Amino acid sequence: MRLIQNMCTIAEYPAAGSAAAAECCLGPAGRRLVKIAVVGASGVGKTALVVRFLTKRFIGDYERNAGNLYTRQVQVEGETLAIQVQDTPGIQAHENGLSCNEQLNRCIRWADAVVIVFSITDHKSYELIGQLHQHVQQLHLGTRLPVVLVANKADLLHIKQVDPQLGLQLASMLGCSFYEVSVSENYNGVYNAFHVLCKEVRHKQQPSGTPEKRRTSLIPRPKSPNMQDLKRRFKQALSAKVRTVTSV
Ligand SMILES: Nc1nc2c(ncn2[C@@H]2O[C@H](COP(=O)(O)OP(=O)(O)OP(=O)(O)O)[C@@H](O)[C@H]2O)c(=O)[nH]1
Repeated sequence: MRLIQNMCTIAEYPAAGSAAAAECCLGPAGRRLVKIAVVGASGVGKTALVVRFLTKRFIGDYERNAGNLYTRQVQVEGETLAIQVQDTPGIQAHENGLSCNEQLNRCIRWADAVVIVFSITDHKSYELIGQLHQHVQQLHLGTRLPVVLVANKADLLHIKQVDPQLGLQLASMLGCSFYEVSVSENYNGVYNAFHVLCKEVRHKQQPSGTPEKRRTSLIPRPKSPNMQDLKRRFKQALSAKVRTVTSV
């Protein structure tokens, strides 16, 4: 694993699906680029999750983040992908909806996939998932954006406010994958959550004319006989019959 780039601002990046974004679908060394945004309430462990994924390390304290972008390479199904991970500032819920500023919206639009995080020790962070998921989908109208729901801080069971089972139910209702993780104690869950997203994006990005598809479309179809052919065959059959009759 290698950190290639660190701390760019999301304003520099075009929205996914735009012409400019299509041009930058390739990362360093011409690798396929997968852009992932990590969103959720404040204090749920977004920065910890991103840093754990990038460095395999858990560092106890982080500065409140203002939206850093990191890049690393991963192997997915035999292909090396360049992944950009965008950490985002914490979201708060108000009576009349979520507090998503333009910076956050730009980041969500930019992303090919989103990790939505809540903490099992913070019921409020769980409560805003439904609205947040809806908001994410609205910013990607017309496409099915790959999303993974992550329930963090699984090591803090003694102060849990949300049963992880609820997270699983919510994820299946929203149609996304679910991972219960402890960023502080377990790297595998974190890795798997990002890995499954990369796979989904990779399958989505696969151009329609993939080698497999092209191969199937090249299989020669049986020719249906045209009228000329039918006439010729009919004549042949007729003359054979005539020959048989005359020889009797
Ligand atoms: N016990 C435990 N603590 C965690 C875990 N993940 C994160 N934390 C702690 O939770 C606190 C908040 O983590 P951050 O990564 O800063 O959370 P954030 O969501 O980025 O917060 P904002 O930047 O305010 O949006 C820190 O003190 C972390 O050390 C975990 O899995 N277990």
